Amino acid sequence: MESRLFATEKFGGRAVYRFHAVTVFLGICLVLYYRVTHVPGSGAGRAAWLGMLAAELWFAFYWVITQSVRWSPIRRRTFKDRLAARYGERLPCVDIFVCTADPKSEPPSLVIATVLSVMAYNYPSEKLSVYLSDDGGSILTFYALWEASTFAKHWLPFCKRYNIQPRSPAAYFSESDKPHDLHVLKEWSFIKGLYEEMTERIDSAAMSGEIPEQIRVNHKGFAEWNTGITSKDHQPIVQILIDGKDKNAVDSEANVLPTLVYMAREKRPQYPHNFKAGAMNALIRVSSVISNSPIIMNVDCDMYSNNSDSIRDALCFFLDEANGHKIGFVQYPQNYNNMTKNNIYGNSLNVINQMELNGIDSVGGTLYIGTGCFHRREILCGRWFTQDYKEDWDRGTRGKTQQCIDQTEEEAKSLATCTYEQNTQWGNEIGLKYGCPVEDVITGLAIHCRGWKSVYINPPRAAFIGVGPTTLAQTILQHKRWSEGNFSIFLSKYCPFFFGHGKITLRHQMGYLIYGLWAPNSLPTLYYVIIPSLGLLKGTLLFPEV
Ligand SMILES: O=c1ccn([C@@H]2O[C@H](COP(=O)(O)OP(=O)(O)O[C@H]3O[C@H](CO)[C@@H](O)[C@H](O)[C@H]3O)[C@@H](O)[C@H]2O)c(=O)[nH]1
Ligand SMILES: [Mn+2]
Repeated sequence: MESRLFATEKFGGRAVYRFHAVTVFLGICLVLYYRVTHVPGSGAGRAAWLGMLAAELWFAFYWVITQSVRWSPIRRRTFKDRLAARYGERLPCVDIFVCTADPKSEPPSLVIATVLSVMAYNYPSEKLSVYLSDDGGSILTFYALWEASTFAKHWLPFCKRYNIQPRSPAAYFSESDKPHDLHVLKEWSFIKGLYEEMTERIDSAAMSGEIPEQIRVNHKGFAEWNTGITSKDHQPIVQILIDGKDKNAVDSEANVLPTLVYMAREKRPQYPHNFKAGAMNALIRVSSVISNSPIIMNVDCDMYSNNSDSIRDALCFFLDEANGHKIGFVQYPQNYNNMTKNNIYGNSLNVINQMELNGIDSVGGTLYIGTGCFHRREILCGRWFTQDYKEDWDRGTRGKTQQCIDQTEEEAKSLATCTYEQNTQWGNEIGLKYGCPVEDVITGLAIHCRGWKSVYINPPRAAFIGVGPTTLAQTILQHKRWSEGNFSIFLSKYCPFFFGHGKITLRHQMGYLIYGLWAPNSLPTLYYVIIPSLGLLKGTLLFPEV
């Protein structure tokens, strides 16, 4: 009985699209033909004309590149019922990494809403471990997480009993209507009350910037901040707030809770911290001595889980008997909830999310876009693909020699120091790559070049919802970072054409190039919008008269 865990479907209307593309191609040829055969005689008009020709050649080239992914987009569908039938609850352990960097721009109360949403996945709690990396090294964030560890005892059973969506309490209470059933309403109001009180305490602590002494005595972790540390200069901090292996760590209905860990890697002014990539690499190591799960998922702190089945969806790929062993990572799109339908800067990324990522999936694998992504731990640690590779799915379930929690924390801290990576391959061959503003894309490219495939999944109910840029200033900053980052990959030794040569297909290289050449694309665009208008003023015509 052959039954695959996922299916791959072609987009409908391919033939129509291809016909359209052919007509566009003919149009491009005609434009270029006209340009070449109508070059004006010497004079001012000639230079402008040749410039137009150069711009049009570039646009033609760029258009051809985009066809690599637009030609054959695909959609992936998963069969979670088959996964359930085949594996039941015998599923692999999963580690979830949440990254935050600054309690001012990323308020702790929102960070923990994300944390709670991923703790509440429809997945066996004893197999889940959630790690929060705090690059702000802030007692406020730690305090918020401690509050979350307590609130989770009520939130998780509530989510599971009523099977609610989404499971970020902030998002849920802001969009859900009061339940009608009186009994449910009572519980709903109780949880809502707890949540609001907690958020108030966290927000007022964030306002005052201090944690009252009567709270500090509740957990030994607060003592880490006794010595007046700053966000840029502090010792490594690892605090296991909930130890999933502890039989007493249970929710209000005596179910086990997911493991919950706070980490602030060591920061010293004289050592580069490598931003998010540095945080992710520290998380990979710290988690290896605590849960060491074979699958790692990571999200930005402003992206809550909106779909409680995302882990199971992702596992349908990894656990598929026929093709799962080739898949290195599973990428979900970045969706935002703060966009208007006609966002003038196109920040809802519709073309990327609904077309390009589907297209590049069909030619070797979607890019790693930094958040909402499931990886095999082994591939993040530099492993090459081999046909006979067998994943160790039991990894992380065999409890280590019953080490006490303090010992584990000490061991984990020693892996999160500034000096740990010196003279190692971390940031290069191992872990996420350093030195690039889009650490995610370059890391994904390296993974593809090591022989792995990746898949893109965009389920009807969005898996993750975050906060995207909306103003012009934010948009420019975001585009600058992405276009500059991808262009610097193009100019580096990781240029998809050279680095990927012989390792990934030509069409896959072209897919990467769409983003690599996004920045230089601006120059011919500027030329094309400015010069013809100036020409009009001077009476130089650059387009045929109608
Ligand atoms: O030193 C740092 C800097 C950032 N972050 C975290 O990294 C994430 C992304 O940073 P952000 O400033 O929000 O950058 P964006 O431009 O919004 O990020 C987008 O682009 C990045 C680069 O492509 C990807 O890594 C992100 O996942 C993607 O959301 C956030 O959770 C931050 O808290 C850290 O942990 N440490
Ligand atoms: Mn962001």
